Formats: sequence, C-alpha cells, structure tokens
Amino acid sequence: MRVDVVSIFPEYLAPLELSLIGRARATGVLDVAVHDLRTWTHDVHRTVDDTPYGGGPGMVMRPEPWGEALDALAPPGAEPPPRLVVPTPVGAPFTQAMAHELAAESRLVFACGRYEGIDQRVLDHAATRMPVTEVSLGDYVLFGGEVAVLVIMEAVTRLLPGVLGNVDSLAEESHAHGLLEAPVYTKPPSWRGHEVPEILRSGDHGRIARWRRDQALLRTAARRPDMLAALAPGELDKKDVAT
Ligand SMILES: N#Cc1c(-c2ccc3ccn(Cc4ccc(CN5CCCCC5)cc4)c3c2)n[nH]c1N
Repeated sequence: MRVDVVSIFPEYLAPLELSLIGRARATGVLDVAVHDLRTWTHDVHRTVDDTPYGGGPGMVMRPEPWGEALDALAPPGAEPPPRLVVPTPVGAPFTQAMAHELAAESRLVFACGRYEGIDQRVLDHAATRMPVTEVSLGDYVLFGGEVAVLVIMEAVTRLLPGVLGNVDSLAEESHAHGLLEAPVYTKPPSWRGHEVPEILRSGDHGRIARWRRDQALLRTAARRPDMLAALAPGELDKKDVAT
C-alpha cells in the first residue's frame, strides 16, 4: 500500500517511522511519504490560510496549495486513483469496518487540515476524479487532522497482510464479534493481593471460553449498551441469557 500524507506540520507524522508501522515500511508492505503543504505555495510567506468568506472565527486553508498538492500526488488520469481521506470534525465516524475498507485500497492520500478546515472546493474538486472519504475520530475537537491520520494509519496497518504476527488476535478482536473483549491477565498468579481468576488457570478451555463470553457481555452491557443493541438477532444465544 502506498500512502501520501500532506500536512503543514509534517514532523507530527514522525511516529509513522516507529514500531510496527516502521517495520511494515521496512519490509515493503507499506510505502509512506509525508509532504509539507507549503511545498505548493509560491509567495514569500508560504501562505496556506486566509479569512473565511461569510465571517466567523479563525482562518480557512486556501484551495490553491491543496489543489497543486493533489495534482502532484494524484495526477489526473492516474489509474487507479487514490482514495483521498480527509480527517474532519464533520466526517463519518471512523470504525473498524472503515479501517478494513481503507486497508483494501492500493493507494491512500491523507489531507491534514488545520485552522477551521480546508476550503470545501478542494474536496469538491477532488471528488470529480477520486473517491473522497471525510472521517472523524469522534465527538471531540482536535487542532487538526494529523493525530487522526496516526490513529487511522495504525488501525489500517494492523490489517495489512504480514504485519501482525498473530492473526488470531485479529480474528478475536471485539469489534469483529460485536462485543468488548474480556479482561486479560498474565503472570504472576497473585500480585499485590489481586488474584488471577481461577477459571483462567483451570486448563478447562470450554469453561474459559464461557467465562470470557460472560465477561465480554457484562462489560459491553455496562460500557457500550449501543453495541449490545446492535448485535444481530441470534448473536446472543440462549446460554447467554441464562440466569
Ligand atoms: N478527525 C478528526 C477530528 C477533528 C479535526 C480534524 C481535522 C481538522 C482540521 C482543523 N481542525 C480544527 C477544527 C476544530 C473545530 C472546528 C469546528 N469549528 C469550531 C469553531 C466554530 C466553527 C466550527 C473546525 C476545525 C480539525 C479537527 N476534530 N475532532 C475530530 N474527531
């Protein structure tokens, strides 16, 4: 997968060189390039923003540098065109399902906005020649899109072939089964007066699976009743609701 990221703070994306993403890059699974939007400015002050039409707080990112950046990174006629991913407070919620969709793409271009956002015409023009996805991490307000790109890139990279050694963990992930995961434990068996639940040390895999399912249901009911309500009919088998 080829990924281009455009930002006025390219150094914010330095973590993309670390850990599993760094290894995915080193092994060729992932090819990432980070670009400074100011590369595509031509004035002495390298201006990327201006006041909003219609008034309102803050500044808006000018369309011209973005237009030239996207022309350079996604030349008209390039096949297949990349998917343009734009983190924004007004985007669709980023979910594990969306992470899977993005992981299936061969090319992604991330546009990191700042200030009050990017002139809408940039997205409208891009949409005439490539798929555009406006995405939000959640209902809270960030300074810009860079942190969102780090989150999205981590969620997507985990799904790429060969990145996660233990593919079982992908299959077991809560958002794959619609429930939150059960609590996890490791050695020592007793720590500061806290014991590992005996069931997990019993070796009885059937009872352990039952216990984990029960814990997942309890957690989900307590913390994410929306996920419980969204479970497909039949996902909760009779044993789950036994008293
Ligand atoms: N993903 C994601 C995000 C972002 C995100 C993503 C990208 C950018 C680019 C710029 N900002 C800053 C910003 C902050 C608030 C507002 C809204 N205005 C506030 C003042 C009155 C008018 C409306 C706009 C722009 C961004 C924030 N925030 N939260 C997420 N989950």
